[in-house]
Amino acid sequence: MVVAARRTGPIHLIVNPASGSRKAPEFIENHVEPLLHHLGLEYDLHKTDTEGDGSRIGQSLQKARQADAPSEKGGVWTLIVAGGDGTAHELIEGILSGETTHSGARDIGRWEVVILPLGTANALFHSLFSVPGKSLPPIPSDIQGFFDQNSTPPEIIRDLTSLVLALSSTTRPRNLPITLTSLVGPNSTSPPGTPLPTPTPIPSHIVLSTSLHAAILKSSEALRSSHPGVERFKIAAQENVGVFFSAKVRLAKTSQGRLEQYRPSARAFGAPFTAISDEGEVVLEGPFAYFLSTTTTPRLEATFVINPTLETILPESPSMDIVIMRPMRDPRVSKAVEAGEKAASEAWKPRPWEVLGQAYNNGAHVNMLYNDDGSTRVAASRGEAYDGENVVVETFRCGGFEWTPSDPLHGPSHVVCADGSLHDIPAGGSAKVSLLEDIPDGHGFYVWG
Ligand SMILES: Nc1ncnc2c1ncn2[C@@H]1O[C@H](COP(=O)(O)OP(=O)(O)OP(=O)(O)O)[C@@H](O)[C@H]1O
Repeated sequence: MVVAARRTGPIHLIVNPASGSRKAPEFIENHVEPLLHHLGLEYDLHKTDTEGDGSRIGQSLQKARQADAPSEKGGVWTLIVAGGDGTAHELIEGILSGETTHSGARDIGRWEVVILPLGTANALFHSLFSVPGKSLPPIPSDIQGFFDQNSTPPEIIRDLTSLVLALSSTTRPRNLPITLTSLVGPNSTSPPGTPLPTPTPIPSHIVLSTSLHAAILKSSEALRSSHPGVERFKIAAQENVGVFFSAKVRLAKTSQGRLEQYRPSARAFGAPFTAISDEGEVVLEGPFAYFLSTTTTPRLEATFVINPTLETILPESPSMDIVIMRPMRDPRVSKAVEAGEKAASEAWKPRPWEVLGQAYNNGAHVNMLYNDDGSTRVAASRGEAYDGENVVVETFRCGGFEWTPSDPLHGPSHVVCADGSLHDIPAGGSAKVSLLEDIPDGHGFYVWG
């Protein structure tokens, strides 16, 4: 018989009343607080009052933690997030803001996150619990007793899975690697000998993207007042689907020295085969059409599996998987480009739809190969003789990257999306992206799932 173990560290319940379909307060009141009371657990309740308020709460929690006695400071702080991915993003941002991000020791403590699917996309929740064939864990008898007593519907129990895991403590939470993005200006603007100011890194835990994904969000924001409904995303997608984003990318190894590329025919990672080696560095030359990295979330929605390799080949240590489309790899585009850039863009336009459509097919896009005539096929799982240069999507597993736009005048190539928040790289500068690793063992962020 499984019995729920009692958690020892502080529990903080953070509610965003504006997330998703605005059901978070009701869900907390009806299901989360009664369960915590039933188990005799104490907790602090925080409500976000305005847009961006999660960051304030994160900062205040970190301050409270720093003020605590050393024994408390080093323990586990549990965050129950009753909101969407954006609420968790703001909390993490707040916790990492200020001196903690830049202090040598990065004495941030250990944060264990419980995710409730109360937002709109709920990418982290679906990545943890919407995986086909993944069975849900056994429920401890005292929690099951609570569910029986309250006739809790199965769909509510499913939504509470992360919390049940945290309260059971029969498993361990997963590492939630944090991506840090620094936007740096061109070196040439600093007077010789002046150290460059350290830019404040932007943390993200769901997605860090450039190119089409970031450009669609940027354009849709501009359309918000004229098109308040979801159709603005469609318009923004049409505007950007033929755009080529010129940049040079340097990929970085993980702290374990890994930098690999996914091979569809092997269904495994191996040595990079489409990147060029430049003085020992692995470099990708643009133009790019799509560029998106994630560390923990293969799914950006329940069935949109943009980074399936995070599900099929579990990372052994903190790393990021990057999914890339470069239009010049498309035989139709490389042929059309002879007739000019516009012809190349027109030839490319149908491709992102085809590829991203396959992301809804359990992430089959990462196994797509080009035929010589520009048509595509999905690589057979075994025995496909050739997968060298003809992958439609390039998938890398690495420790980070540097994205340097090649044309300082092309605004869309300078847009970076960190968990939905948009940032612009200064003209002539670059985005340096790495993982938060400079922290004591066991510190950092973990998620129950
Ligand atoms: N009291 C509030 N009033 C208005 N906005 C709020 C309030 N509290 C938080 N917010 C804002 O709500 C926004 C949406 O939150 P969140 O991202 O968690 O939900 P979502 O967008 O519905 O879900 P997801 O990110 O999973 O798609 C955030 O930008 C946050 O700053």
